[in-house]
Amino acid sequence: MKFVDEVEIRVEAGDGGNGVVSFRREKYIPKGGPDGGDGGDGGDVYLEADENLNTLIDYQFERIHRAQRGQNGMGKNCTGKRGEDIVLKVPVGTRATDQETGEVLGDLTRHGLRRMVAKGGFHGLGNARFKSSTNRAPRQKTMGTPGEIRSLKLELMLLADVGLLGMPNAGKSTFIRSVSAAKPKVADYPFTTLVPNLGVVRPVHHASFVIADIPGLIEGAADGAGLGIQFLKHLERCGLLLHLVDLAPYDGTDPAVQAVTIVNELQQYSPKLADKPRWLVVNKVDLLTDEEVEERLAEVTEALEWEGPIYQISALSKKGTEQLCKEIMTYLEQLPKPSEVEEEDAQATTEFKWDSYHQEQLDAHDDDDDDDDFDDDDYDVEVVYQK
Ligand SMILES: Nc1nc2c(ncn2[C@@H]2O[C@H](COP(=O)(O)OP(=O)(O)OP(=O)(O)O)[C@@H](O)[C@H]2O)c(=O)[nH]1
Repeated sequence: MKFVDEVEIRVEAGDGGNGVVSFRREKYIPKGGPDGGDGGDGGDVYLEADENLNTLIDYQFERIHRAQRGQNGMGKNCTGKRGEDIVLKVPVGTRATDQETGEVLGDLTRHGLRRMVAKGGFHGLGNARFKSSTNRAPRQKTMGTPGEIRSLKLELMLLADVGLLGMPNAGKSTFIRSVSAAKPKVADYPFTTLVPNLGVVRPVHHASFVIADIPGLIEGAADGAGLGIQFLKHLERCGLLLHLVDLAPYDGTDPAVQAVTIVNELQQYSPKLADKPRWLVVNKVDLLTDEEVEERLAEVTEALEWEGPIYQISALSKKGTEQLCKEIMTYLEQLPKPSEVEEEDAQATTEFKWDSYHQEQLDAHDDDDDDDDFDDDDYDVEVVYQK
């Protein structure tokens, strides 16, 4: 299974600076020798894995990245300054592929790992270099070479941080749409047309989380379709569930009954998921008066014997959604990082290559040598269906 956060960017390394032709001209030295300096090399473009990032979303807004050109050489044998490199930070787990050749330029599998993706141009030579016994006043120089330019595809496989639970029509799609800053691509689902709804939510500038809906997938699981189970497994690693309850069902069904049904289903299909921290989010409050909201909410909480956090929102009008997402972000940020819960996850990692891939990333933090031994096969995630 792949949840792919994918962007295309263009990287342009800096051109090399040109060499120059210059001759020493000083009082009393009428025929000074050549003193044209070399240019500086162009800056390179690097990608660097950063564990503080979890999506590629920023690159959807800024697509062209240019490193600085090398400075031209100068007289008096002065070499031009090297162009500055640029380092583009990407989340750990990002793969960079050259769009034209299909060549994988780097798998950024570990925090701090750096890969050059566009090499700066080489500097041109100044005429001082061409001086020889036969040519004392050379007029040659060379130009700097152009920096590499590449179109890159950056791909990141995502784990959902938040699972969204709710009856059909509860407003899950509307909610994800209204809070998402980006929609990751969901690819490679064999045997099924069910596609989970996914969104990247960025409630504050510096942080984001991935939200995924669950319901059709539970139906899939009930039918024995692989995806349902597979997806539930995937979600078992999420940090939080939101239970979205439609407080004003258009068909007049009872929100309390609906809420209980979903929780029962959840317990039936994935006890592990049912044990996850869960928040109750009542939706469509725009359709009701405050009194009606209070009344129906009381019925829901009573039926669920609910004592956890409760949020009232309107996914459609976005009332309450911003606050909710900020609190989710705060909540997720204080959760232990995956490496701290390795023990608990040990079982899941035996079943999915995706998980072993992540595990490998975590393990890799411990060893110090470079990562050239990274095995490509572990990146391409394949679904391993349970029988
Ligand atoms: N008035 C109002 N309508 C809403 C709100 N949220 C969702 N809706 C409407 O409720 C209907 C169902 O919303 P969806 O987002 O499709 O619900 P869903 O949970 O994704 O449904 P499934 O795809 O069937 O699982 C749509 O007509 C939405 O416009 C809300 O906050 N207020």
